[in-house]
Amino acid sequence: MAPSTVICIGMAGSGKTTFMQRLNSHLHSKKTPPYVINLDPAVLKIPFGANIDIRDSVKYKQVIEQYNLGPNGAIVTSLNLFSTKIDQVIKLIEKKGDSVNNVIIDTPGQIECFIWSASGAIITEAFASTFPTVVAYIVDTPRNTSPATFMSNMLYACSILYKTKLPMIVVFNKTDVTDCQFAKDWMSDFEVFQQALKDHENEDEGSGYMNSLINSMSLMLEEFYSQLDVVGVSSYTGDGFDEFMQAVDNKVDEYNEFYKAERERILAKKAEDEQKRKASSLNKLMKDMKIDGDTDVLSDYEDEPDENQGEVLRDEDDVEREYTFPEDRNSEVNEQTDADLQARYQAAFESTAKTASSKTAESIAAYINQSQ
Ligand SMILES: Nc1nc2c(ncn2[C@@H]2O[C@H](COP(=O)(O)OP(=O)(O)OP(=O)(O)O)[C@@H](O)[C@H]2O)c(=O)[nH]1
Repeated sequence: MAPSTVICIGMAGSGKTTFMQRLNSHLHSKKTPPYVINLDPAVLKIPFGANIDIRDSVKYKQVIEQYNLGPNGAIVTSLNLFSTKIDQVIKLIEKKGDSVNNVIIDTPGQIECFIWSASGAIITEAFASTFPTVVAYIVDTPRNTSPATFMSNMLYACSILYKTKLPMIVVFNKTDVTDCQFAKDWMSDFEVFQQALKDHENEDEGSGYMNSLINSMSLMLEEFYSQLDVVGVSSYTGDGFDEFMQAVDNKVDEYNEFYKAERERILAKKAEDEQKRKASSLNKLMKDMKIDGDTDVLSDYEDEPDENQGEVLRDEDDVEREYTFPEDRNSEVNEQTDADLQARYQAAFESTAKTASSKTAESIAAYINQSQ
């Protein structure tokens, strides 16, 4: 059975790393140790043993110096460098077979560096197309007790769901400090949230316009909430982690039932678009090279198969080599004047160039056609 993958995403300071540490020890205590991956290149220390750590292959400080980058640019560049190795990472996990049930991944606190970067998408896609993958969106509960802050955070979560197209669990962390029941109520009952908005009106100093905007958005979010599993945990005390793993199981079922088919549809569509794009650029290429559209280059190619399959032919051992020595050549041409020689050379060059270019065009087109 393929291991489920949990990608932990959350704002800086929401407690992702501490959550990962607790989840790791929770799974160890259940005798199902996870495969742990750290994708935060800028973290100084991680309080858990990582099986794969981006910092082993990419040195964040060197990236800053070498490419003359700021902190966020260096995170994106480090992820870019790491993403070139993602196939190896996936193979390593696949090799583990049934000995691993869960893969857990920590990501940089600068969410946009991961979610809105090409490499973040490549890494996420690599996992999601190989294993059932779930996003755990970590929220700092005590810092989200105001309705406006809460709503901003949920809109962010919504955009992540939209971008990753993966099942999501919203994890209200730090419940040892603030119980997350208020958030669950806001998410399950629109009127309770409206009431909270009114109560906080003065506190948030919201304008009439802002409140009416928040009102409309909260209606939209109702639909978003219906897609989510919501869990409260304390990474300090370990509260709520059984419930979290239960939510992961639910989401894995959901992934297998709906998201997998949707992903496969998207991938098939991408492959089809790519095929069309290649065909149209091939047409363009052929037009540019002035090859007749009706020329069936591929069948020309097939008619004359390369029996040697691209292998470089070597002379048989007993074949005698024939050389044309400079003296012989000189004897053939020494009656020619320099000007005459130049003219013949020019003519020969032009005729070869002509045949070469149309032949080359055909073989390039045939090659592209074949590789499609
Ligand atoms: N009380 C309490 N504090 C927590 C909990 N989880 C994390 N913290 C604290 O929250 C702060 C941030 O935690 P981190 O785990 O470093 O957060 P992070 O999201 O990984 O931070 P970045 O790496 O900067 O993105 C630390 O001071 C933690 O000790 C929790 O469950 N309860």
